[in-house]
Amino acid sequence: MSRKPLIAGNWKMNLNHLEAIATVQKLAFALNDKDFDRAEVAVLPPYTDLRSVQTLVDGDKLRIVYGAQDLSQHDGGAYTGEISGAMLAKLGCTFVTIGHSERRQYHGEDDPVVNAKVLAAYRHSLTPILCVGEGLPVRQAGGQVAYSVSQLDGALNKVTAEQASSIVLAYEPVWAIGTGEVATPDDAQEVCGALRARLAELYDGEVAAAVRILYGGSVKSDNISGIMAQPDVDGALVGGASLDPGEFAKICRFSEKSG
Ligand SMILES: O=C[C@H](O)COP(=O)(O)O
Repeated sequence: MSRKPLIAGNWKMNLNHLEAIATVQKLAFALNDKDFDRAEVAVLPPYTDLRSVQTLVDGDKLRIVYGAQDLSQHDGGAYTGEISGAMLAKLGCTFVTIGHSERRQYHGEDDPVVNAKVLAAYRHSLTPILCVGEGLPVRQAGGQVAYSVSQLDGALNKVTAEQASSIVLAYEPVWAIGTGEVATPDDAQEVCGALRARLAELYDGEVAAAVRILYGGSVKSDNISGIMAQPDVDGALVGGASLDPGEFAKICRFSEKSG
């Protein structure tokens, strides 16, 4: 089964709504958006930018899709400061990142919370980009596969095979995020391959073959091609480099560079 590559830019807490408009316009121009078909290209702006991005994408009929960086596990009610899946769906979001290591680390999100958010995303027809990945001590102890697979297990409780077949996974070793320490292509393949094998055990080979698995952690235009050449890596979740539309467009053209 062929999986269309996905390159997603996680802007994190950067770019206000005016900067978001300028960035998406520049990205669309740099990609030659109307003709670009090598990969699905997504941006994941802060919540406050989403309406502006939606207006631009709809108005100019861009192929770029967009999503949010998080959502509430609840569907509505007295949850001050939270944003529901229904609100994101109404804004035309395709994706929502769930379980990013920065949410786990700074907001105490554990596997049950991540699982509840995955289920909330499916209730509102959003596609989760589920992030897993080990910190440096786990990597140094050689536990990266077991750790990442265990986060996957924790996130997929009560997720059906039909739902799971549409999920996007992102393997993001914490030690490689924002540090310039990119994992080697073999490092990325080791864990991405293990995640796919686990999907086959939890569900079946068809589900495992359908799921796109991204690598994230200091991805740049000069290291993307080696990562994308790995059989179980289907794209990238890009942080810092996604804030520069020219550089991000180059990352999205990985296959032209490697091919
Ligand atoms: O979600 C993206 C990752 O945290 C990677 O961030 P980075 O590309 O800045 O290392």
